Amino acid sequence: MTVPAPPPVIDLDGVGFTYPDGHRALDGFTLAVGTGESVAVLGPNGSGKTTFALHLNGIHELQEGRAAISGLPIAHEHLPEIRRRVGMVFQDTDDQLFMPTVREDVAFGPHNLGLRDGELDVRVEEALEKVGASGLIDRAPHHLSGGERRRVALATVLSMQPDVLVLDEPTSGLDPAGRRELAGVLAELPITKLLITHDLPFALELCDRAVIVSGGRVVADGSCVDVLADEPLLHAHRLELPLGFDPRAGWAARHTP
Ligand SMILES: Nc1ncnc2c1ncn2[C@@H]1O[C@H](COP(=O)(O)OP(=O)(O)OP(=O)(O)O)[C@@H](O)[C@H]1O
Repeated sequence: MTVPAPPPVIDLDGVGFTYPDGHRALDGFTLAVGTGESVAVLGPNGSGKTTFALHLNGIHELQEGRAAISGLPIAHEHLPEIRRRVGMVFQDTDDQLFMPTVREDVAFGPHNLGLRDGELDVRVEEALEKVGASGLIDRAPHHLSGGERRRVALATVLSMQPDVLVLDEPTSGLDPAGRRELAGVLAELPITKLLITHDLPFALELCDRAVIVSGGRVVADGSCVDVLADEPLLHAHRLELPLGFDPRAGWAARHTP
């Protein structure tokens, strides 16, 4: 007897979405992401990437098509479980950090899930350790640097033990060292990742697969190297690699000064 394959972690099929002002932002958006994949979601401004991401934890209600997380339909009655499964790391860390201390911010989600005392402490400590921020546990989030805040925001999500991590422009505002540190932290996390970004070298560093979103749908899907090496494709979708950057060169070559 063969064991059936698990459902994709993310499974969207023919999703359409129109904002109340009549603006059509998604139109036949279809994407399936399997367990453990790291997928870069690329595309020009206004192509629908954030609108898509906001469907994944039910912030935008499904209007057309089908959407599920690990087989569970993204629907009103499942939202608490969907929000546990999908960890969203927003571009603006102010959306995520609002408690007086890092410890309380990271504990907020699991406390709402009912964890208490020693179990809660362990969950918080483990999440901070994963992002290399154990030393920040008693600090005030609003006193941290941009890179530190980004890592703590990631810990607030990891403390919920999600099935998938969705990162919207995680490198915005980070200096090269902060960007490098974040790449190191994310690369070590054995979890399905969706990375929405305009930072193509960062996408290449972290993702095996890349999709291009244009006009509210996925128009290209392939290995990250192949997508980024296709100059006409990038050009057609207003995507640019830094001058002299060769996606086909090995990691070591890209990192040699
Ligand atoms: N609240 C809203 N009301 C009306 N239209 C909106 C709203 N939010 C986004 N849009 C429109 O929907 C389209 C998709 O926007 P979205 O933010 O999803 O794009 P994006 O690919 O994430 O862009 P960017 O790369 O600039 O972040 C755009 O044309 C945008 O103007």
